[in-house]
Amino acid sequence: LGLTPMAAAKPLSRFWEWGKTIVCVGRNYGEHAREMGSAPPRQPLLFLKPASAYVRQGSPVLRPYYCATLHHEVELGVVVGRRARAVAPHAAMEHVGGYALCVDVTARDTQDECKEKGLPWTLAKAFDTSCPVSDFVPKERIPDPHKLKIWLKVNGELRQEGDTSSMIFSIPYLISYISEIITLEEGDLILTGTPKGVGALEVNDEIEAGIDDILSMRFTVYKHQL
Ligand SMILES: CC(=O)CC(=O)C(=O)O
Ligand SMILES: [Mg+2]
Repeated sequence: LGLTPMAAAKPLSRFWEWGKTIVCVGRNYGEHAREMGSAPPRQPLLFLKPASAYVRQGSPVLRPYYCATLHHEVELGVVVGRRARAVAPHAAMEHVGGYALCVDVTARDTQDECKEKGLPWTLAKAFDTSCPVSDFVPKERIPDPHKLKIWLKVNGELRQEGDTSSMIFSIPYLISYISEIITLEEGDLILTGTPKGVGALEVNDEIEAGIDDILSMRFTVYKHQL
């Protein structure tokens, strides 16, 4: 009868399958900005990762062939639940669907070279498997996302432990700021920056990361084979 079948509804709980934008905020913790030799930013520093950066527990994190120094950056992820275009900070939390734990895996030597040459950070930040991501946590389970401990261990050794209360720019501010520049769509993910303690990952290292006792996830590092 000429009826087109309805597109299958995509659950937000599987946002990493939607193929949407990952907006990352850099230097959002003063302690991390200082350890990188940078001043805390006056406005959020933004960069992007493509959806092909997503990797889920059970699949490896791959070190790119051009990278000798791969770093971990554990971060709270905010999953957009409703389209946001130039929203005011006071209304921004209405656009949050939930949260996830993420690692902003970074080719640090490549990033240093890009900074030196004034080049964009794409090769350092946007390669395949550069965004390990946990299960989705609905927003109802986290009444205050600015009161969370996020942590990361490598081979059982605690490397990063930070409190989201130390963010320079709050989640409502970030959503408001980003949405004036990039329209945020349902299923998009915002990485909110990493606390101090970033460090090197070697091939075969086991990464374990978590949010308080709410969730944890594990990944192994492998060399990328072309
Ligand atoms: C220097 C960085 O890589 C900034 C960044 O990603 C962060 O989380 O801070
Ligand atoms: Mg980061």
